[in-house]
Amino acid sequence: MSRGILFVLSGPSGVGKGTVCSALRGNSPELVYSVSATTRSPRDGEQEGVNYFFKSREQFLHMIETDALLEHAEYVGNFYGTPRDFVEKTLSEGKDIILEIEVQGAIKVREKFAEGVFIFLMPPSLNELKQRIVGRGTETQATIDHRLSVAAEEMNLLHHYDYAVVNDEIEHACSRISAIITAEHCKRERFLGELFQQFETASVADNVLKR
Ligand SMILES: Nc1nc2c(ncn2[C@@H]2O[C@H](COP(=O)(O)OP(=O)(O)O)[C@@H](O)[C@H]2O)c(=O)[nH]1
Ligand SMILES: Nc1ncnc2c1ncn2[C@@H]1O[C@H](COP(=O)(O)OP(=O)(O)O)[C@@H](O)[C@H]1O
Repeated sequence: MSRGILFVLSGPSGVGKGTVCSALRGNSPELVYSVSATTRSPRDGEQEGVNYFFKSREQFLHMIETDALLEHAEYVGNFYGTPRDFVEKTLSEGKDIILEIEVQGAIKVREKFAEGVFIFLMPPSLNELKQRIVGRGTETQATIDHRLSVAAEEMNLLHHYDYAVVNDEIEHACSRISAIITAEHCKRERFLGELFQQFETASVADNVLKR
């Protein structure tokens, strides 16, 4: 069985990663979602094991020490990290998985999974990004300012990614991401190698499949 594909959706806070991921669940039910661990306090309505695994600082540090995290990052005063075993297990079962994580963590994942597909979600404008963070109403003024200054730095890291998707309308962003998922599958179709061999164009196939 061939391994699943690792997708990483990243981008500045407030750009709509969570919203787009929720919408994608409807469009792409076969995609598995990684649930992160965090030391951040739960927001109203957030559930343990659904939105995050909520951890104390000590518990989180223990996860780092025991190598239980694929990557972790400190973001605006809290730790966030991706549980390693779940990602490995999902991929080895041939299923695709998507991580919704901030930019530093995504760059660390890229070092370990060069074959992963990295998607940067962009706001239509800086002003719209600000409106979305403020409009969500989950942050204090100081945290909003901090997140906006981090966002400006994060935008400079776009070159680490395979794709940039503008989140103007949620449905448009979702269909662009679905198109990326489909395209990445077409590149890796298992039967292609065999088919090319039948046509005795194996060297051409190698070039296509390596891209
Ligand atoms: N590196 C890393 N970042 C994460 C992880 N989980 C969530 N994040 C990111 O941490 C940032 C803050 O998340 P959160 O406090 O839930 O706020 P929100 O995503 O802006 O609503 C966001 O950019 C998330 O994508 C993770 O496992 N690793
Ligand atoms: N395309 C969009 N158009 C308008 N508002 C959006 C769009 N995408 C997300 N939002 C809103 O922006 C805010 C931040 O979205 P969220 O998914 O929490 O961002 P992130 O997970 O990147 O921090 C939310 O209030 C959400 O409803």
